[in-house]
Amino acid sequence: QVNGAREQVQTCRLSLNDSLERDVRTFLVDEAELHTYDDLTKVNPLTPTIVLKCLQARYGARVFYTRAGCTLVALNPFQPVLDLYSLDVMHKYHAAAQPQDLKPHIFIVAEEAYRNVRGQVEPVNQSLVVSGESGAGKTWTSRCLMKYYATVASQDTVERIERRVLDSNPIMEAFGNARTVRNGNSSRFGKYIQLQLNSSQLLVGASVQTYLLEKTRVAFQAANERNFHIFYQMMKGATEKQRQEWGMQEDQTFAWLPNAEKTLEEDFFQETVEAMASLGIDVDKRAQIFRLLAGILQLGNVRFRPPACSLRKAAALLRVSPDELEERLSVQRLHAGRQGALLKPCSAGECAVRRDCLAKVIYAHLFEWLVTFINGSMCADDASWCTFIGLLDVYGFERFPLNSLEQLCINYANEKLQQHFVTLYLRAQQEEYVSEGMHWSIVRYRDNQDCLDLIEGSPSSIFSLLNEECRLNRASDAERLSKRLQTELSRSSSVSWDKFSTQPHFTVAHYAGDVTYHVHGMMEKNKDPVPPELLNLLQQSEVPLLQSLFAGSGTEGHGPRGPSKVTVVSKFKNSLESLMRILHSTTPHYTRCIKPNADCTPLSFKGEEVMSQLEACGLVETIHISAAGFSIRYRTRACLELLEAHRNRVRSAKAFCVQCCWRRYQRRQRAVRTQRATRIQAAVRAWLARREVRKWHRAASVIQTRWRSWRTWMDTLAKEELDGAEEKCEEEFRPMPPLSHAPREGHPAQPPSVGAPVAVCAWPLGLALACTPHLTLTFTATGFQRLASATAALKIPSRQGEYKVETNQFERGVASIRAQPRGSVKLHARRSPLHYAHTYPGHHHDGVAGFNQILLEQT
Ligand SMILES: Nc1ncnc2c1ncn2[C@@H]1O[C@H](COP(=O)(O)OP(=O)(O)OP(=O)(O)O)[C@@H](O)[C@H]1O
Repeated sequence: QVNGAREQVQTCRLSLNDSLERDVRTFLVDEAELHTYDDLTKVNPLTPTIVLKCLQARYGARVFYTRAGCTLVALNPFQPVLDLYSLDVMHKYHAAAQPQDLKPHIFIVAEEAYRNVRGQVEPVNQSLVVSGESGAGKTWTSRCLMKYYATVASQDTVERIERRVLDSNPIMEAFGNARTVRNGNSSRFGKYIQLQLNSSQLLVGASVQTYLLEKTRVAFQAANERNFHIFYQMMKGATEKQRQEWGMQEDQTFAWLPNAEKTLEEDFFQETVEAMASLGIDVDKRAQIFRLLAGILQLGNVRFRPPACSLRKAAALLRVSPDELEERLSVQRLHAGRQGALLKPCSAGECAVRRDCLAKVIYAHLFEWLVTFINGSMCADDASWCTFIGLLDVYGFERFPLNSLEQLCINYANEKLQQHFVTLYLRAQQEEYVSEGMHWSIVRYRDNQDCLDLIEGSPSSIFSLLNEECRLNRASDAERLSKRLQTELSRSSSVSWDKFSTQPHFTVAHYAGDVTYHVHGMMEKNKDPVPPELLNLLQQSEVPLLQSLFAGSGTEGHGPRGPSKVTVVSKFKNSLESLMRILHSTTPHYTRCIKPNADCTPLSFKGEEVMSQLEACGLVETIHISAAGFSIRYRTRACLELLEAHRNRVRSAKAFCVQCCWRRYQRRQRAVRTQRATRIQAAVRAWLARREVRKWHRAASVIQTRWRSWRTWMDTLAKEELDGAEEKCEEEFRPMPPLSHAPREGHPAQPPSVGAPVAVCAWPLGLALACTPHLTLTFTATGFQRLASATAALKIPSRQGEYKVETNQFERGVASIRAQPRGSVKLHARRSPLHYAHTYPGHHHDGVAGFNQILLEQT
């Protein structure tokens, strides 16, 4: 029994252990499933090793994006990945109701920023900060982001601004990127691109701000590195005609074009030329640009004592006098007060420095001109855009065997960005947790404030001491500067010196690792002096572009009395500070690009190298802080989403209400306007009608008056004519025999028996009929009045020309009345109306009223 009980207890214990192990396993991540973790805040335990393993597992499974709290981690595949950035994928992320629910991708960051601009009550500008070391994939990522916005925020305009924005990339990369030992297409300048959106969220323009081009590369390339891509593009892509123009034979070698034998995919001249054309740089300008670049290459081949033919070629390309060029490169002009200028011949070394300086200043000015041109071509006017999304792509953290001022500036820029991230996220988040009353033990993270103080602080810092030394009017001395740095900065924990090194140097403990800088040449680079006589020579060039690049240069910055007081680091510090101000005023979105191996080999993951990058950027701390705030953020997010939904409902209801009111108001306004218009129309019409009626009234009364006076006058005339007519009639008119038969139609009328034809003056038709029984009467009625009288008397309508009218004279024997031209009227009678002959005109109402008052005259 005891044994049985023991066995039972044992079995019980085993099953308990099993379930505990299962629970622990469930709690901890299953390493076989590590690649499925989309968000690093969910891995457990949250250690650097597990984070690294997770990233490695995902990289092995060809998954290159992973969420890490507020940051997106992008692993560089170093090879194109099919369908990772296609248009379909872009549309999928853009159309998703909740893009966060989709697989992590750079397009989620892009979409979030895009929705943030739109979703805010007050639009807030957004910034996409892409960081990582050189070759980690920042430029690639920025290009993807620009393509994304050019696709989803595009508008169908003829101008196609997106095309211009995208075309600015190949130009900037050709002139500003170069192959370094760490990256085949390394950006040698920083850039911040603002994509300008209008109120409908459409891309209407863009502007680009550049930071510190590494112009020393024009005249100096470290071992295994190359000059800027554009020179190689010209070398490899020029036509025979262009080669002749540029004095560049196919097999020619240039001192400033090392490692030209290997062709990179960036060496695509035609693409750069097409992009330049698309941005509006015309053939002539392009020819001038390439001419200057060819001139720079020839300058690189110039050797002194005796001067090589390259000098003549360079002078011909830059269109300056070869003798002048030689003289200015080999003789220094010193200003010696009242004595004027002193001429000092230079050593071969000094000549080479002056030559390099000339090439660098031409290239730097040309680059600035290009950036200004690109901005002019794609920047929208202020009124047409209201928000922007900024893309920051600065050169990544750099550590070479020999580091100088350029690396100090580049790493300083990276420190600034890291600080922006630290203050804005790590510090701010923790402060928020504490203020929210969360039980929170502060996560220690690497604050780089001390390093920044060392570089840029005041009163003493590397920059301030460097500037001080440059401003003192004495020869540059690296040893002295190095000693000053040691004395004045030794209390900083971020700087150290190697006691055994013979070179003047200092080592800075950057957030991403220690970097040793060599002091030699730093002061010269910081002063960046350009001899005024060289500037003067360039101003005399016959290449219009070159002349315009240096118009007014001698007065500003490079005075005849010595180098400019505005040093390179001061300018760089100022421009970075203004960038930081912009970043602080926007909502940031961070993307950390990780370089899986230093050799840029596709799909190779080197744990140690990745780990050092994770540590440097404080990714594990970020995940830790984000994971702790996850529940809060999750709840907060849900609660926001709720509020947002509520806000949307309320806004829709209010919008509906406003729309109703507005429509009602518009309807009323329309009705009032219609009513007023109708009234005005009615009044006008009434007025017009009254005026017309009045006119008619006046015309009618004139007609009446005239008619009456005419009638009266006619009566008077008739009376006068009738006076004595009765007696005359009695004497002269005898009764006529009746007509035997009436003339038939178509037969000529019979001549009247008595006195026919009868000419009738005026209107005595009745009497004419009476006295011409057998009849053709010719009625002479001249003038309108008489003709009208006749026709009125006969009750026929007056017409012009000839007409034949049946009249009510029919029963009197008048077969027809024919009016002849020239006022005569012919009457055909069927029978003689003889009974009229015995009758004096009297008051008959037989249809020809008034005839009885007519005087008949027989001729
Ligand atoms: N997502 C990606 N897919 C395919 N290849 C990539 C990707 N990201 C980067 N690459 C490759 O890695 C190379 C280096 O990337 P990129 O030039 O963007 O680095 P970077 O961080 O901008 O470097 P730098 O700071 O030196 O300018 C690119 O030329 C490209 O070949």
